Amino acid sequence: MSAPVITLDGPSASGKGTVAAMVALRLGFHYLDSGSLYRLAALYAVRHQIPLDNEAKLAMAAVRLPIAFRDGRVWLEDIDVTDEIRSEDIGLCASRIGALPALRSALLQRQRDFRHPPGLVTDGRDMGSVVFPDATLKVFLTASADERGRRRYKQLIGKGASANLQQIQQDIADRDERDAARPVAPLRQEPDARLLDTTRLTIDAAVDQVIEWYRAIAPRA
Ligand SMILES: Nc1ncnc2c1ncn2[C@@H]1O[C@H](COP(=O)(O)OP(=O)(O)O)[C@@H](O)[C@H]1O
Ligand SMILES: Nc1ccn([C@H]2C[C@H](O)[C@@H](COP(=O)(O)OP(=O)(O)O)O2)c(=O)n1
Repeated sequence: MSAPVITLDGPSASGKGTVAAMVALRLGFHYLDSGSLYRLAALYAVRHQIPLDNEAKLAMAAVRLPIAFRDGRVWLEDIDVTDEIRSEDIGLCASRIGALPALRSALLQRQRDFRHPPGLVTDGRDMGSVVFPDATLKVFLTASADERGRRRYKQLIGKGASANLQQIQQDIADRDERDAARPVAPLRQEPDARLLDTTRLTIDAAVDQVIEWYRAIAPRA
């Protein structure tokens, strides 16, 4: 039997990555931040001047993207790009190339390869709908657009980056709109995903809720 999978999909800055990583830690599961793969592919394209609409070339590059995840850091072509891939610019580029079906297909197996015992927690846009349709628990994690803008603003300021709240809210809105409007693997709550609105929830409360749902399905976890 395949290892269990918990998927957290949802819009930008809803807390998916934070909650997913903490759930993985509490359960002793592996963790995959699928957005980082799209961000890495986007950064690779920028660095190698591959136009963001050259689907065939981007897909070819994505199949053998020279990346590594080590000690909580992310590497592209042996360069530590952990902070670089988090910029709003790269997020926007990731969203643009994420609309290309061939690029998505190229990343599909790479994502599935993260499924190992004792289990996997993963976050993104289509983890429950496309990548792991047989996931044990599927969550759609969201928060109000204002709250998400404030969270991303605080996160960037906390890292020492310069940020403008209004600009960030606009970028997030644009990105969500593009991610939701694309014909392939759009961002949306699927009927089999449970809704978790964290607008007024602490991070710990959100983590507790996911674990409670999971334990109700897998009591021995
Ligand atoms: N429930 C919450 N309450 C307050 N802040 C949160 C909550 N969940 C996440 N955050 C914060 O919001 C920011 C964005 O979270 P992140 O996990 O990066 O979101 P996503 O992966 O959905 O883009 C982080 O700084 C995180 O600490
Ligand atoms: N499973 C995924 C994950 C990310 N993407 C695309 C669409 C997103 O706007 C970008 C960046 O994703 P990421 O999860 O890192 O972004 P946020 O942290 O939620 O702001 O990549 C995707 O299309 N499918």
